[in-house]
Amino acid sequence: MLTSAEGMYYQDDKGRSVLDGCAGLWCVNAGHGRKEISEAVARQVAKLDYAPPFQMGHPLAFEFAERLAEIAPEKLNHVFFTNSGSESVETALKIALGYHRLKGDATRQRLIGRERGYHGVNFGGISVGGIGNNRKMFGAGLSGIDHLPHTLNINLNAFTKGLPEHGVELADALEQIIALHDASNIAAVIVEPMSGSGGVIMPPQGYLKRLREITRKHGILLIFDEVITGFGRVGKAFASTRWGVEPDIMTTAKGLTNGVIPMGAVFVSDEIHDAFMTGPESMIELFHGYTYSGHPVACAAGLAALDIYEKENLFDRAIELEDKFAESLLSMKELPNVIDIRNTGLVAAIELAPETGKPGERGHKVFKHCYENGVLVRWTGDILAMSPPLIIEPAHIDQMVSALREGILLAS
Ligand SMILES: Cc1ncc(COP(=O)(O)O)c(CNc2cccc(C(=O)O)c2)c1O
Repeated sequence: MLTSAEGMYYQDDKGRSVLDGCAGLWCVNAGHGRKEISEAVARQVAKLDYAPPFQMGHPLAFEFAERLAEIAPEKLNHVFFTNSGSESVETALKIALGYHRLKGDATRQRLIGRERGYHGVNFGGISVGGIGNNRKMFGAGLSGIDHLPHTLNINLNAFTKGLPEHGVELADALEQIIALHDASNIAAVIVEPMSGSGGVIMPPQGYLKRLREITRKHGILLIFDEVITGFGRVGKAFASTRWGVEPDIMTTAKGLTNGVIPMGAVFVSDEIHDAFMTGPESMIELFHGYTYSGHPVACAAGLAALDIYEKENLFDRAIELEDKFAESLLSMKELPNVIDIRNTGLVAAIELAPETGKPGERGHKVFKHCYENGVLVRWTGDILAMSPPLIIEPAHIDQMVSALREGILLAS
């Protein structure tokens, strides 16, 4: 049990000090215990604890939206606030369907996700998502869904530093899906620029650009789910910015408030926004929204987080440290059972060969060793994922690597 946190470290109920190698759950990008955020939250909750976002509003929501639009990809100038990444994904999918209907293309109802994609746990998200365990228990999900192939290829791309060389042609699978259904029936494609929960799977060089070209050619909206990659994780404010491909809709959460207050934000282009805002003033434009959308206290946390990111240049830090991070991790490539190390910015994964007949066992052993030796990493099956706070220093990277190295040797 984690009982307190400060900077890069947790304290647990046994008095251990544990380095947070995964920024909480990919969300505490500015590190723990930031006074600027807790003080902003305390002030705000005492001043305006709640205001309804239905028919009413409060200035902070608009101030935050404008600040977010400033750092967003060029075309994405409008923000819809939610309370989580899952809600951001549902919101994005509904906006995409609503947009096409308003444009007179109501036949565009199909949604396309990707294998091994993770888009949260609501029905839309698990339908476009591609992780079997998140789907199998809950029935068929939404109809009219297709999936692109995932882009992990250990045989061709193992131990790549940064974005893999092979696999751009995997984006062409979208043309086949379009040939099958016809573009007039397809609303949107949703992908994580980098698949996080699915195993830290990088986009091959040129892949996102190819997706953008194909979707644009067929009038299909491109949604980037940047719940993990947003707010500096892969360098720059967003993966879209870092890798130079602009979606039509972008979903975010996690780092939006440094993980302090639950909040999500969906960014849309002028074109999409204006399609809904046809008036008259008294008319409800989008029959969708949450009680806590744009919550005043969440906005205060988000604004304070944004101030920290900007003041401390944290969106550039993942680029400054990515060579050190990658080289430190790739130094483990010769260890027994290490079959791949994937990395970009300040996010990485080490994939281990499973123990015969016991998938996940080896990964769990390494996870436990690391934790008991003061380093918390993300363990999913035989993959160990790392996404440390962006305030990490080289000495912390060395501490992570030495715990991982010991753990991998002991688990061999
Ligand atoms: C790309 C993406 N989209 C949506 C969500 C859903 O966000 P919420 O959880 O706030 O509803 C996520 C969340 N990502 C997430 C959540 C929980 C566990 C793990 C893991 O890596 O084990 C990853 C995510 O990574």
